[in-house]
Amino acid sequence: MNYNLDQLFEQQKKTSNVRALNKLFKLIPHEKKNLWWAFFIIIINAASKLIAPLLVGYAVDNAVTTGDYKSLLYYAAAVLATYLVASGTQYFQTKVMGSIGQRMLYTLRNALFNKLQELPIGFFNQNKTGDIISRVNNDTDKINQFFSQSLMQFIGNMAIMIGAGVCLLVIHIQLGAATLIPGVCIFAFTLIVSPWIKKRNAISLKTTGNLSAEVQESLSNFKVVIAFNRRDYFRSRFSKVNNENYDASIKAGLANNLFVPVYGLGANFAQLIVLVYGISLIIAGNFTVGLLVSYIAYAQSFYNPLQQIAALWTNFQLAMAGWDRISQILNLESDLAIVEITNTPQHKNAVLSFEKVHFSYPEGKEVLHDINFNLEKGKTYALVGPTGGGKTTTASLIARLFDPTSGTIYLNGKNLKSYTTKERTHKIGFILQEPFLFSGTVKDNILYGNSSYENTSDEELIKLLHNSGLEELLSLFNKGLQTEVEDDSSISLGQKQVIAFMRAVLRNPNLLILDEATANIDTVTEQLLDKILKKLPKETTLIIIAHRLNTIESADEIFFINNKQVEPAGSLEEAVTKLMQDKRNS
Ligand SMILES: Nc1ncnc2c1ncn2[C@@H]1O[C@H](COP(=O)(O)OP(=O)(O)OP(=O)(O)O)[C@@H](O)[C@H]1O
Repeated sequence: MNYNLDQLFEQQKKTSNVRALNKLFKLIPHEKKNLWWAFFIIIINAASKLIAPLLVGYAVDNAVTTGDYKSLLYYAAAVLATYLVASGTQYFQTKVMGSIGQRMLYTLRNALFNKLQELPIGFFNQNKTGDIISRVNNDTDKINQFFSQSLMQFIGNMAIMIGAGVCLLVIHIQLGAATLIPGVCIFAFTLIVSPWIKKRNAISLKTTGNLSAEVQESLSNFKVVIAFNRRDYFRSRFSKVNNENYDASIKAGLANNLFVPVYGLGANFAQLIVLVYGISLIIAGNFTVGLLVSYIAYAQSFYNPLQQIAALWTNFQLAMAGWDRISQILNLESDLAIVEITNTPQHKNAVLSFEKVHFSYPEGKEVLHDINFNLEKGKTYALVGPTGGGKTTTASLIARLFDPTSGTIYLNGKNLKSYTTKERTHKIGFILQEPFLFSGTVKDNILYGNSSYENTSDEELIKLLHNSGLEELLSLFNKGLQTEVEDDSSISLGQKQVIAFMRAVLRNPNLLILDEATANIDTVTEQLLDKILKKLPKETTLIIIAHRLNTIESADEIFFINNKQVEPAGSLEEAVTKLMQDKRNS
C-alpha cells in the first residue's frame, strides 16, 4: 500500500472548507453542548452591539433635534446597558471558546499520535521523520492558533456582520442593497481566490516539513557527518530547503495579506455610497439625519468586522492547510489489516510456511519471487546469503512487518494475516539487526511490551531471568536491572543487542528470529547466548540470520537467499561454497 504522504497529497481530492471544518468538529462530539452555549453568547454579544447604533439614531431624531434632554438621558442609559451586556458576554465568549480550542488541540494531538502508533512500518519507511514531527508539532499548532485565538473573533465578527447587514436592509432596502454591493464583490473575490491561497499555505507548510526533515537527518547522523567531514554538504542541503521554505513562506504571506487592502477598499466604497445616497435621500425627504447616523454606524459594523475577518481568514487558511496535512495521516488505514480466516488450515505439521510468496518494496524492485518453504516446530534454521540478498526482508515478512505482494504465509497452519497483533507478537519474537531501546532502565527495556510481567518486582524478574538462563547477562550492566539507558550513546551496540535478546527470550515465543543478533557481541558472551538458546523449550523454532558462519553451525537446516530465491543450501560447506561462488560472480 502506498503511504507516501507527498504522493497522496497530489492525488487527494480537494475538500471544501465547510466539509473540512465539519470533519474537524466531528473529532469533538462531546463539545457540542459547549459550542451551542458559545454560539448563544456570541449572538447576544452581537445583538447588544447592534442595538446601540439604532438607539443613537433614535436619540438624534427624538431627543437631540427636539432638545429633549430627559429622553436623551434615557437613551444614554439604554446605550450604556448595551455596552455592559456586550462586555459581559465578551468575557464569557472568551472563556468558553478559549477552553474549547485548547481541548480540541489536546484531542487532535492525541488522535494524531495514537494514529501514528497504529500505522505499519511501510508508513515510516516512505515518509521522513522530520516531516511527521512537523505535522504533529507545527501543523497542530496552526489549528491551535486559529481555535484558541481567532475562531471566537471570527464567529463574533460574522454574527455582527450578518446582523448589521440585516439592519441595513430593514432600515432602507435600496440604500441597504447599494451599501452591501462592495461586500458581495468582496465575498465573491474571497471564494475565488481562497483555494489558491490555501494551496500556497499548503506548499509553505510542506517546505517547513522538509526543513524539519533535513534538521532531523543531519542531527541523527551527526557522528557520520563529523567523521566524514560532510558539514559543507549538509550546510548546502539545508540552505537549499531553507531557501525553498523562505520563498514559499513569502509567497504564502503575500497571498494571505491580499485580502487586507481589498477589504479596506470595499469598506471605503461602502461609506461613500452611504454618504452620497443617504444625503440625497434626506434632501428628497425620504430619510432622517438620525437614521443616517445609525446607518453609518451599521455600515461600519458590517465592514469593520469584514476587515478583521480578512486578517483572521489568513489564520483560517493556514489552519485548514494544516488540518489537510493532519487529516491525511488520520485517514490512513491503521496497521496491517486482520483478515477473517477463509482458508482451511494448511501445512499442519509446519510451524511456518511460505506459499507462492512474492514481495517488492513500494517503488522498489522485486526482492522475493515465488517463494515456497516450510519450517518445522522445534528446529533451528539459518538464513544465509550475500549482503542485500533478502534475508532481513524474509524475516520481516515472517514477523509481518510487511505483507507479501502476493502469496500466503502460514503460522501454525493459519494465514499469518488472521492473527491479531497481540497474538502474533506473542508467538513471534524478533531481535532486529539494529535494536532500539527506549529511555529508561534495563528492566523497563526488557519488559517492554510484555503484558504478562507488567508489575513484576526486581526480585521476581531476576528469578524469571535465572530460570531462562538470562541472569548471567545482567553482569554486563554496572547497575544490573536498574542501569539507566538514557540515549543511544550511553550504551554499546553489543549491550543493546543483549537487552534485545533478553526482551525477546523472556516472551517465550513459538518462533524466535535473530537477525544478526550477535554481530556486535564478544565471543564469550555469544557462547553464553548460544547456551541460553539451547535451554529454550524444545518446541521453539529458531531462525538465525548471520554473516559469521560459525554462529549457524548448530542449525538443522540452512536456506540460501539471493536473486529473489530462498533455496535449501544443504550442509554448511555447501552454503559456504554458494556464498563464495556468489562473491566471485558479483
Ligand atoms: N525499506 C526498503 N525499501 C526499499 N528497498 C529495500 C528496503 N529494505 C531493503 N530493501 C532492498 O531489498 C533488498 C534486500 O534487502 P535485505 O535487507 O532484505 O537484505 P539482507 O540480505 O538482509 O542484507 P544484509 O545482509 O546486508 O542485512 C536490497 O536490495 C535492499 O536494497
